[in-house]
Amino acid sequence: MLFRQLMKCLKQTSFSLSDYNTKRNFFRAVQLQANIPGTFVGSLKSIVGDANVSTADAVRDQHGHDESHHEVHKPDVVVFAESLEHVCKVAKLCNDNKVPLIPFGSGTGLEGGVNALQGGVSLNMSKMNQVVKVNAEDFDCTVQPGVMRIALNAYLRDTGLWFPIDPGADASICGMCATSASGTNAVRYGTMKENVLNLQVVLPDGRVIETAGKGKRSRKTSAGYNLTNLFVGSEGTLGIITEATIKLYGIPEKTIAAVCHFDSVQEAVDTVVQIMQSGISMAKLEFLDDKAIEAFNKYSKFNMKVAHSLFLEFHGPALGLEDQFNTVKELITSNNGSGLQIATDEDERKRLWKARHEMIWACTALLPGSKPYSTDVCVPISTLPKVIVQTKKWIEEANIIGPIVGHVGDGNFHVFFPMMRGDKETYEKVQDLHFKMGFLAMEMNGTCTGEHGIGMGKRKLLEKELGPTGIEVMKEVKKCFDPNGIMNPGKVFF
Ligand SMILES: Cc1cc2c(cc1C)N(C[C@H](O)[C@H](O)[C@H](O)COP(=O)(O)OP(=O)(O)OC[C@H]1O[C@@H](n3cnc4c(N)ncnc43)[C@H](O)[C@@H]1O)c1[nH]c(=O)[nH]c(=O)c1N2
Ligand SMILES: O=C(O)C(=O)Cc1ccccc1
Ligand SMILES: [Mn+2]
Repeated sequence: MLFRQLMKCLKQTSFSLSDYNTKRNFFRAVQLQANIPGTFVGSLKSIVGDANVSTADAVRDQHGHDESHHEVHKPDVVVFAESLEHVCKVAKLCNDNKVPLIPFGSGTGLEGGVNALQGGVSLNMSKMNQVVKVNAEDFDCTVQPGVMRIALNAYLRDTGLWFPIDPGADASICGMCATSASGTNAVRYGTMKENVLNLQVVLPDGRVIETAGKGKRSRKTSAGYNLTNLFVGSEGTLGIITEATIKLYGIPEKTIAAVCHFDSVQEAVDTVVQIMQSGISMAKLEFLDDKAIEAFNKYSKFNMKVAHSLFLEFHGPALGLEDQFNTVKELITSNNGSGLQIATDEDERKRLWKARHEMIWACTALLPGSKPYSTDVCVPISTLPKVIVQTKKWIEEANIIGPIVGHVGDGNFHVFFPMMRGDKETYEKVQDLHFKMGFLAMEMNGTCTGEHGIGMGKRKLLEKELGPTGIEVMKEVKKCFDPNGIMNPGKVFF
């Protein structure tokens, strides 16, 4: 496999500077051990026990992909860690033997983050699943890497607190740290970047650090470099996150959810800009275009008007919440929005958001057997109407399936392209659109990824976004933490 890739690189006759870097780094990466010897597997077993090491095809296969369309790349072996000591020893063993090491949270990523591009060890963190401590009076808690978002909120329920960052999928909290996840509630509560206070991290050589200092969990710090936010979004390329201390919030006293519809994309997104510019603190502000609503109705058995729509939610003390809602209502009306419907009943609200979170499956169902290819641009809010309107035009011109959904309150949206593996013609069209969207977002001073990360799918776009010096500096940072390049090789950069 590696040989075939190498020959493909060599056969290309012309290439740009970034291609040159790709090839240069490819040569460096080849020096990592690909197919690991039996003695190495034996050493892994002596660290974590026989039952926690698997070379079975089905297990390797399950760890060689996430929920995206990206090609499956199996690791050579899967290791289940049960303790910090396991993680330290496995990391050191991989580092000493120059074997790739890929942390595995729950595999819900959308950019091929866990795919083992060069084989090696997939380190599954799901058995380290304890809530270490809840400091209810300080609104924070510390969790092990295998703690899942929904389980954490169930655990917290009696305290009246919750962790609101919600990517829709039931992901591991540390996987969410690693991708800097966000989702529907970010417009009110921020992303993982704003909600992590400290991380315990195992470095490839087996050393352990706490990014904010041992046991620290203050709301503010100006003590030295921000190592915490270096690891948030690092996608398993710098070290293994073994504990996260995160912020919690009081469960809101009152919640109002609503939907409304528009005849044009422009009017819907203009409304979003005006709501955000009016300073109203929205908890959720989501856009679904007509094609997304069609998929939504069909998959989740709703009967919503097929039109460009906004889904909204307000959180707060009962006092004042209705005033905010009324101001938003006026903005909707002044932009020709219609059919405003409120869901105050909890069951109805839950049904609405569950269906919104299942949009990825609703869109997949448009082309049975397909895998999702999703885009994820994020732009300054004032430029959002221009970017969404242009994107919709491109999708129509390309004549392909591409529903649009977005966390538009943050200027973030996705086009979902259902892809059949092996359908080259659609793949090329989709890639072209993906690049066009990424470039347009950058031109508007935005980014190619608001929340899904770079993984293996957006490496080229990252080069454009940061420029050669930016990439060079990021690679130097990586080298400082991971001099042998064992941590999730081939992700974020080529
Ligand atoms: C239906 C649906 C809907 C959405 C999404 C997915 C799906 C399936 N996502 C994407 C996804 O939920 C998000 O990327 C999660 O943060 C991934 O968490 P996992 O635990 O699954 O990490 P997963 O196992 O997929 O790993 C992701 C990356 O993190 C690394 N990693 C995992 N655990 C680590 C650890 N302990 N230490 C170091 N590195 C680690 C991996 O190596 C990999 O590079 C999303 N996201 C979003 O932000 N907003 C959204 O709206 C959605 N929506
Ligand atoms: O639902 C979301 O917000 C996601 O991030 C996943 C996704 C991506 C692309 C289209 C539909 C859903
Ligand atoms: Mn999203």
